[in-house]
Amino acid sequence: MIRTALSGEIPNWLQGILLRNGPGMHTVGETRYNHWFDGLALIHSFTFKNGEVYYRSKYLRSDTYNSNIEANRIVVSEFGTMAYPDPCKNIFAKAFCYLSHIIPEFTDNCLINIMKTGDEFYATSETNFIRKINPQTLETLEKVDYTKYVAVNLATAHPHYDSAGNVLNVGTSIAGKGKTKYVVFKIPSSVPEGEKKKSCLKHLEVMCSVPSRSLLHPSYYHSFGVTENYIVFIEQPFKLDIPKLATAYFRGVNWASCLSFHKDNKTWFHFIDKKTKKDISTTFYTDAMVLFHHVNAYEEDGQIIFDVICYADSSLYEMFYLKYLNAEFEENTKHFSLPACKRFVVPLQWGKDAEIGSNLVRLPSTTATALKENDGSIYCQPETIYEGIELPRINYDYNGKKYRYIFAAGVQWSPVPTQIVKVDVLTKKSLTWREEHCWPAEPTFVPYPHAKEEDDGIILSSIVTSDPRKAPFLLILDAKTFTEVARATVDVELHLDLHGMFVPEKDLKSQED
Ligand SMILES: CC1=C(/C=C/C(C)=C/C=C/C(C)=C/C=O)C(C)(C)CCC1
Ligand SMILES: [Fe+2]
Repeated sequence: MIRTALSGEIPNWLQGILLRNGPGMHTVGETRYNHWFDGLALIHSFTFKNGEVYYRSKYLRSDTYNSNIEANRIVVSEFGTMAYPDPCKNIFAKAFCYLSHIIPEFTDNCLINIMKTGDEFYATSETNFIRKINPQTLETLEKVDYTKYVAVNLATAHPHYDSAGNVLNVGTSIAGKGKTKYVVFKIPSSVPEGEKKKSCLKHLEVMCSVPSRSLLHPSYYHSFGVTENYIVFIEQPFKLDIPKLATAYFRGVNWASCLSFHKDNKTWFHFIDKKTKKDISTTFYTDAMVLFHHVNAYEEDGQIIFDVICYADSSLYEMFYLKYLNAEFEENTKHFSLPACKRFVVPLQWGKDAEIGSNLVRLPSTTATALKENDGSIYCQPETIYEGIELPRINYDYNGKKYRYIFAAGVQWSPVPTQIVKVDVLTKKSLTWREEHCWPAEPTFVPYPHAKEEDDGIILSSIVTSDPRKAPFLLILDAKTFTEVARATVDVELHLDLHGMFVPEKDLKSQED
């Protein structure tokens, strides 16, 4: 653990650990991954203790990491790189691999996010594996296979938490018992009293499921939304092709090539009632689009409002191939579609006499529409809230509730963020932080101890620098004004990461027992 050099003052109340996850190593021996999302997971932490900040990082010692290091080459397939383990070196063995893995064995290189279940912390990705970590030492602990507890082959790295700390997540169950479905499940935050080996995962419960519109082409999704009474799940026309996935080893192609965007299809919205556990029967849809991150969702006046970061196509995944991320990356990635934060407003009830073609949205503050169609379905068109933001975060106390502020990374014509942006979704006004040669990570909001207003708090973001003469640092901004509170400069190289969470000191206590 290294102590950082401070400028400004770290607020006294700020005690805890900022845990971050992301790809860290892209070459093993002579072999190199093709895609940025393939990199071996590197966990980082910034520990805030009595006005000081300490930095630590450790590679996740996943089975994938260990096998690669032992073989001194990449032997486990990742999103953009297909690799063959030793027994599968020749073509016959490849056929064997294919036949024995209809749904192939996926990686446990959990590089996307950190999840908290009860007192336990996990590194997560989108496969069926998660890896427990010690949040203080960053040591890698057990490998957990979701399929032991719930029949899902994939699950998001963006779970939600309710106010009691219960986890809500969605996973895809592929062709199980002849059906493909999206499964919503809950991991309770505590286990029954007296249980010896406490594991919240053991008490995982399936809440409900939504059948996929297609058995062999379920939608890909990276996150979902929640409101007070509903789960917002979007079935987008960016789909996984299961026959392709099952034959990928055999054909020598990567998982990414098994995903495709169907621009002539629709994007279907599902709203699952948490009480009845049923999807609303009305068909709600919009035009073809691609999204990864939900920002927030809430209910107002019988309508569901949800904000998402959308793309016109699936070129985001294309953009992160390492062949594009060289010195000419700005030129290379110019033509890829830009993210835009869009707001959809969906009415839940309307009178029988509502006219065909009429707009059912009754929210004066929006230009989003929901048109009633001949067949009773509702066609929704969004309002653009803000262009050029990704990695959105909010004050999580407002998750599922009416809210005003998005904190995000500002991206222009390149895959690397160059700004931190605060967007007021009501006025569309924004505040920006930027500095020369600085690439900020996803901004995390931490509320003040006695916060009254939504933006009463600070923003934490680790800043990677593109100029080797400028050291990387952790930046603390006042969330209301976006003025700098402090920075903690780190004397080692930092990596651009993906997601993470701030864990207040009080939530770490039991780790020490
Ligand atoms: C390994 C693997 C997958 C990995 C996906 C990853 C690693 C996605 C990362 C997405 C990110 C970081 C998006 C940011 O907006 C799939 C396709 C789920 C299924 C096949 C096996
Ligand atoms: Fe994400």
